Amino acid sequence: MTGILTSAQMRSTEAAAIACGKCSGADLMERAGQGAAQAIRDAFPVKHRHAVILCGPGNNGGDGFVVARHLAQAGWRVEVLSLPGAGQSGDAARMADLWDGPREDLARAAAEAGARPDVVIDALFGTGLGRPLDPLLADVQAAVRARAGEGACARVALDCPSGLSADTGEVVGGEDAPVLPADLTLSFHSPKPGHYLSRGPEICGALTVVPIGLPPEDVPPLEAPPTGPITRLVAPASPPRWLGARVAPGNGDHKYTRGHVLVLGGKVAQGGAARMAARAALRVGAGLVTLAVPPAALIENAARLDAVMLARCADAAALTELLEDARLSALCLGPGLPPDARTRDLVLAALGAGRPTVLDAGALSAFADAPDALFAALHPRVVLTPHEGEFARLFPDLAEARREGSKIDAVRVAADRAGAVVLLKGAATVIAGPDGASSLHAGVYARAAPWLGTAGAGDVLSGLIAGLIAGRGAQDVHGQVEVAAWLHVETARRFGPGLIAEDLPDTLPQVLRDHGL
Ligand SMILES: NC(=O)C1=CN([C@@H]2O[C@H](COP(=O)(O)OP(=O)(O)OC[C@H]3O[C@@H](n4cnc5c(N)ncnc54)[C@H](OP(=O)(O)O)[C@@H]3O)[C@@H](O)[C@H]2O)[C@@H](O)CC1
Ligand SMILES: [K+]
Repeated sequence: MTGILTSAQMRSTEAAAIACGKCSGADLMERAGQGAAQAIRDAFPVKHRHAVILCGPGNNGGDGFVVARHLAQAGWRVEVLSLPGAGQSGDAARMADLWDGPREDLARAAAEAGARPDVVIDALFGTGLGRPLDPLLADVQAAVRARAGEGACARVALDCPSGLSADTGEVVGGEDAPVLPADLTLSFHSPKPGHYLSRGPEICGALTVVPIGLPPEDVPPLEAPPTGPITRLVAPASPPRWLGARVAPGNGDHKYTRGHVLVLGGKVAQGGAARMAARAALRVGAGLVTLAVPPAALIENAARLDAVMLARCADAAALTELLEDARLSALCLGPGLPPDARTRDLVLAALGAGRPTVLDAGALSAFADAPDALFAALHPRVVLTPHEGEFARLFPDLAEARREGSKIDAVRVAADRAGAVVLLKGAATVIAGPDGASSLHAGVYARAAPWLGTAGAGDVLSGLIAGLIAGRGAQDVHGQVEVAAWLHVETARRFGPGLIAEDLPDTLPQVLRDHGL
């Protein structure tokens, strides 16, 4: 698993490597520019290409000058256009001095007609963008693109497209502020949150990580990093081993060691969501799954279930009685439950049992008026799986603050406040635990799964999580939630066009087999 570094974490990683004498800032810049030039040559493999490189005043601009030198050495025709009035300093100035090819003032050159480049490289601003892009810059970019011919040249961004916040994935200064979208973004050392969150994927185009010889991202560079914990990217290098350890039953396992999940079902004619969650829990590996429904819904569910068992549960007292069976090892409440007083009582009774529990949908919205009553009852083996609307109901202040901070920041604070694991759904799904750990599953770029935007997909995710935390998985709830998020997207991608939620549990065995289980 790799880490995703914020701008501040990237700076401290760089500073730590320089401080311990492993390399100099200029070494890092050289490796960044050289690696980017190679990645550009790999992406556009025809000989003697023509690149226009827009260089800004900071180290991102410095990288641009290194790219210029390496592309020129590889036989490319290269023009550097630098920002009006920008005089580089430090390492960037050294790299600018080493560039002995054509260099013009960006504003003047953009206004003049010239040969059409194949690639425009944005080295204006990276992780140091501190305020909205000057509107004049957007005009300059428009002029460069007019010269290049709309859509006829490829746009490559170094580290981060200028105007995009590398930390939040928002355009710095708001929706209407200027930003320079790219077709390919080359991120140095590690991905940054902004490449995955919010508008990041749309503005970055595609993402390639260019190593620059720094230590692995998941090893914090300082003993007590001043920049907070590093967010893990749920992108297993070896899915078979990772999945095998977390999903496959052991030789000595039987149905009870694999866990018994209790799913609370909805009223008559509202049982589909809970049935899908139950089926997902069983498919992903729970040894037994019982659906507990109001008495009036027994007949409907009996007619629809086989491997999933059925129990009667009129109210919270009945649930407490069911939970006297200590072999019920995990619970799932929410899919198909209305956000009402009965649901609130069921949730509080479930939480009182202290077992691994997933709360979703109605089980979350039932506490919209009294989130503190929910938080007071939660414990670290509870997983909340809100979508954005449910998150805003439970954490209205955090949803509001998202305008400044990132989705990761918001979910971290939410998990700390709730004292539980929180998974906030979306194309970029963020998971945070009460211990401060956070991870991001990015269903974007090559792992985009647009088919998941379908009724009931969230109910299936709840069931997957419940099934994965019911047995041995209870020892690492956060890790099992990561597996569930990954399998959810992987299964949607495996099924592809026409996916409906029922297909997810039934496609899961193929995904597990594909990965060697
Ligand atoms: N860290 C690492 O490990 C490595 C980092 N590397 C590279 O360094 C990049 C980060 O460099 P960086 O910190 O110099 O920031 P960068 O993005 O070039 O911009 C800063 C300059 O822009 C200015 N400025 C800011 N906003 C502005 C605005 N709206 N409009 C106008 N000006 C504005 C700001 O001026 P000031 O705010 O001080 O007025 C300052 O002069 C990183 O993305 C990567 O490419 C690699 O070389 C290798 C290893
Ligand atoms: K850039």
